[in-house]
Amino acid sequence: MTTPVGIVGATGAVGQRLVQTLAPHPDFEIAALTASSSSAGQSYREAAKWRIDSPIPDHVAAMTVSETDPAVVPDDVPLLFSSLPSGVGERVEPAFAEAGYLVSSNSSNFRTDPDVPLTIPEINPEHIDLIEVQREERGWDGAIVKNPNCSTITMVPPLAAIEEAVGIDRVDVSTLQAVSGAGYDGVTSMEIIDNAIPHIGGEEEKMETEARKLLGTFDGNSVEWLDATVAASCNRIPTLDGHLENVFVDTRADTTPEAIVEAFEAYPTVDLPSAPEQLIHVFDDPGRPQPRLDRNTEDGMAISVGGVQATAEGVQFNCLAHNTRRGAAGASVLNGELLAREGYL
Ligand SMILES: NC(=O)C1=CN([C@@H]2O[C@H](COP(=O)(O)OP(=O)(O)OC[C@H]3O[C@@H](n4cnc5c(N)ncnc54)[C@H](OP(=O)(O)O)[C@@H]3O)[C@@H](O)[C@H]2O)C=CC1
Ligand SMILES: N[C@@H](CC(=O)OP(=O)(O)O)C(=O)O
Repeated sequence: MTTPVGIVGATGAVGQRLVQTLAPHPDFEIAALTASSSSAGQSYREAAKWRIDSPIPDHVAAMTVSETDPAVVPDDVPLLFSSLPSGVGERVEPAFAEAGYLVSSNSSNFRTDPDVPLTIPEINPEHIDLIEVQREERGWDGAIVKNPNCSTITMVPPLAAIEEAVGIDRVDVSTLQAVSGAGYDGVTSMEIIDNAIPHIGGEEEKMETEARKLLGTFDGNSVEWLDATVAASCNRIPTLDGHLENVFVDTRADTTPEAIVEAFEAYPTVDLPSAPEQLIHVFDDPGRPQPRLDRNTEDGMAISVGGVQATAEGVQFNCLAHNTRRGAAGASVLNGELLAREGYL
């Protein structure tokens, strides 16, 4: 028995990854696709400028894209995966939650709101119960659950392992982010070929806040954010997929690179269909991970780590994840699986 699900913003870069991820899913079945008014009424094949290197699943290609409006999404589709521009999500997602739908969303709106669960199922699954607080405060039958920004999700699993082992005082991170992170119309070829852009609007603040919420403690009513400083510097480079990050962590207790590698490798995964078997893969080769070689590790759902070294105040390492799989579509599907496991569907 599968659960019918919808994809809201189905024609975009993340929406296409959602289609690719959900079409073969063992527990979910794609039953609704929405996009903007300019796509509504067309078949998905006509509306989506498909750019993924595997064909559109036949049954999805033939489906009709509808308006992004709770009035036209069938009531018997309880779970929606949202990949809308954040300004649109801010307006539309509450309307879906109010109408009774569970919305597992990629978009950045509401991520740091106190009553909105921001979850990575391997890291902070217990935060999902913020749904109860959200429902009480907003009077919704449905709910909104968020996955983090793609750069944040890349560094948080190794940070969670370090926090558990020796505690974190300060994090400094510098990113090298792929062009797919900006969406299909985000960066032109004239801007990015033979170039690097040392600014991604809003990204640094997202990494600095979302990481602390994800690593925070939930007491049943609210999340107390991790008491640590996070400073980020974000850069766009001409890779297609896969965000690479250089991370420096000042730890609370003394440690060694060997102890940190052990903590990375021992960090548990979670028993959900889209979860990787090993969450953090550690390379000995100091030249890895690399975007082209390593972004698809475990179907793009693992975090790859390398270059673990001692610093004066703790440890430094490099980490990499597939930004539209682990960092977006896969992350929200994993949150959908968590909602199902925790009885919210
Ligand atoms: N790309 C990435 O790596 C990541 C992206 N995200 C977030 O996910 C969201 C989607 O990103 P991405 O897929 O790259 O964006 P795209 O611009 O590629 O796609 C946007 C989608 O939203 C639809 N849409 C646009 N405007 C409206 C509207 N007014 N009403 C209804 N639907 C609308 C588009 O439909 P149409 O085709 O008809 O215009 C399209 O389906 C964003 O919030 C982004 O920040 C999160 C993590 C990573
Ligand atoms: N800004 C990210 C992708 C993204 O859309 O992030 P967010 O979901 O936080 O808006 C990037 O450019 O790579």
